Amino acid sequence: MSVEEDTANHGRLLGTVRGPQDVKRMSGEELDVLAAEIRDFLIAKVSRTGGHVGPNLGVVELTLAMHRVFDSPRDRLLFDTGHQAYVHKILTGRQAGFDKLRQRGGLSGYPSQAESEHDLIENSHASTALSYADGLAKAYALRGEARSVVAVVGDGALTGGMCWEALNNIATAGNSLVIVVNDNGRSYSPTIGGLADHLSSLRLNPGYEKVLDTVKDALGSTPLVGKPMYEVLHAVKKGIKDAVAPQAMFEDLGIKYVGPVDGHDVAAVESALRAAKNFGGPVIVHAVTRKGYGYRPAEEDEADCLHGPGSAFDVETGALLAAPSVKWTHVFADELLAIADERPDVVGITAAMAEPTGIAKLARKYPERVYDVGIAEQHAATSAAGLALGGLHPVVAVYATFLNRAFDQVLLDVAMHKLPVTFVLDRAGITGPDGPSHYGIWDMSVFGVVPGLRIAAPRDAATLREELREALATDDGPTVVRFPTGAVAADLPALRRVGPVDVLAESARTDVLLVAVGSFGQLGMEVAARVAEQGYGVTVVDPRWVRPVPAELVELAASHRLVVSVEDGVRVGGVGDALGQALRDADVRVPLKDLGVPADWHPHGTRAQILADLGLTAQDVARDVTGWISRLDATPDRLTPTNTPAQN
Ligand SMILES: Cc1ncc(C[n+]2csc(CCOP(=O)(O)OP(=O)(O)O)c2C)c(N)n1
Ligand SMILES: CC(=O)[C@@H](O)[C@H](O)COP(=O)(O)O
Ligand SMILES: [Mg+2]
Repeated sequence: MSVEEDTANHGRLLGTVRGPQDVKRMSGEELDVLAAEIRDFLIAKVSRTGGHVGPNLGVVELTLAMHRVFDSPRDRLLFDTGHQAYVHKILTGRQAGFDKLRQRGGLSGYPSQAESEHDLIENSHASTALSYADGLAKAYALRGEARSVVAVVGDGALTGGMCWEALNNIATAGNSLVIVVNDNGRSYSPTIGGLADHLSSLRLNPGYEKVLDTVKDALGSTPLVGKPMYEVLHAVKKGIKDAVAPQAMFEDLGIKYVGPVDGHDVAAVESALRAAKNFGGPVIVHAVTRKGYGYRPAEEDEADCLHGPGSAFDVETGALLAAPSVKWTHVFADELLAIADERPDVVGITAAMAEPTGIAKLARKYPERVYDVGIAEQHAATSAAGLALGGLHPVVAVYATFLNRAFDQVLLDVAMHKLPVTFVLDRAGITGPDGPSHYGIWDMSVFGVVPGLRIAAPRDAATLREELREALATDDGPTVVRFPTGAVAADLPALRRVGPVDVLAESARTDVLLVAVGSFGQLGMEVAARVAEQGYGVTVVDPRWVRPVPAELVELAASHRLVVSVEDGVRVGGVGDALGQALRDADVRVPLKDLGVPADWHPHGTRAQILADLGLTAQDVARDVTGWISRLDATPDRLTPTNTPAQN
């Protein structure tokens, strides 16, 4: 079936859309038909691949209106977080790519400059679009380029601090800039905080616009006496705003507010966008939408409106087709609740992701002991410091990649004060479908340098439970417990424990010490078996607590001919790097080879595919280890340095 035939199957009009110009000339009726066809297309395609179906069903009309009012790519359309850019991709010639959405070599789940000149922001971290927009608008103003800048930001993303830093600057700069607040009242779950309340007060005050229309109608029958009448009307409008509709907050900031407008009414959104486009300064267009709009399983999904099913799902019910497995997240959630039952000082913090991180389980039993701070990881870290200063032991549960933005808070607000805060990093390492800005590969390097902070990398459910308890028993500084996405690894018992280090396998020969970090424990066992077939003996160890590097690793290394480390994190500054430094410091002159993820922007795909591409499979590592140890046999007197040249 050709792309055209396939697309046309989802609707005659959609098959005619090759670019934004094709929707500019459509009538209102055609747009309504096209919107329905786009919804049909999204549900059909994303139900096969998985992806952010809920958010994108909520922005169909919004995106149509944006592409009709503005001229992308001359005008720049920015999407905060970018998970809601599928409709934008459909309208900019990429319908054919949806069969391989979020798959290796296929369409990214986020904007991608490599895919299209219409795309700009590739980072999937929330709350950045307004800062990009501020900078872009300043650049166009300075270069004298008459180009519109439009940023779509969700109500969830708007709870991120960067948005308010940007709004402060946008107001001052006064450049022409359109901020479309896509207000569906939810992040995953209902959006929290004062801002959310403010937005809902605006949503619930459409009366403001109706009162204004009434006044306009009334005055309209009176012959206008020029400017004074306009002044009267404007004063009435101002009075109404201050009295009836509290959006004065934005206007007091110096940013014009337009709305609330029905985000599913293309004509209404177009009208608001045209007004904003021609205003000549920064304007907020407050669009009220519904996440999952037009698709009952999403609209009725109380958890997260089918925010982002990770794989194929049943179109009728929205239920994932893949059999559920016991995930690392579930093990964490259960053990945290068990600990919380025993320890009233343990509290939880989530950054708008209670369900995906497992904190929701604690919240259901102890709602008063869980804080959802919104998409605000920096605040989460320092608020946790406050909780710890108040005598509690907070558990901050976030995806590994999102803690990157709170480095300073972890370093100085938590660690410098030696506070008992535990950061639980889910989705650590290579995740897969969400691509490079979601890869949790930086934490063991970035947070490994924090004085007094200890990082645990459990290898299975048993060690996750154990190391979480050890973390919560640590009261003289911060701790981190990090584990990957997906199904939890099968329990891998230790033969013995040397300090914090678990010995998983050993042999009469001590040719190789293989340091298998975290979930790579099973990989280590498979490598040992393969290398043993070549006649070499491998001791496989799991450090459990990986930063700072346990001294016992250095002692173990001294009795082997070669040390190899393998980790699901960047090599530079990682566990292997740190171990090399420890060996040098102890003058233990045993060659070290450290394997890990090159510090780079790795493409999206499945976790297994990306790890294989990086040579992080049992077969590849076994081949490498055999090569190294046999080369040592050939040149016994040549001591190679304790680390390979950094390859990044
Ligand atoms: C810094 C950061 N933290 C957490 C996330 C995970 N995340 C992805 S989308 C989302 C919810 C976004 O809500 P909103 O901005 O309202 O967009 P909507 O999905 O409602 O369209 C979250 C928390 C993220 N992408 N970035
Ligand atoms: C956009 C975003 O940050 C999240 O929605 C992410 O896509 C979820 O990833 P998981 O599927 O691993 O929960
Ligand atoms: Mg939202």
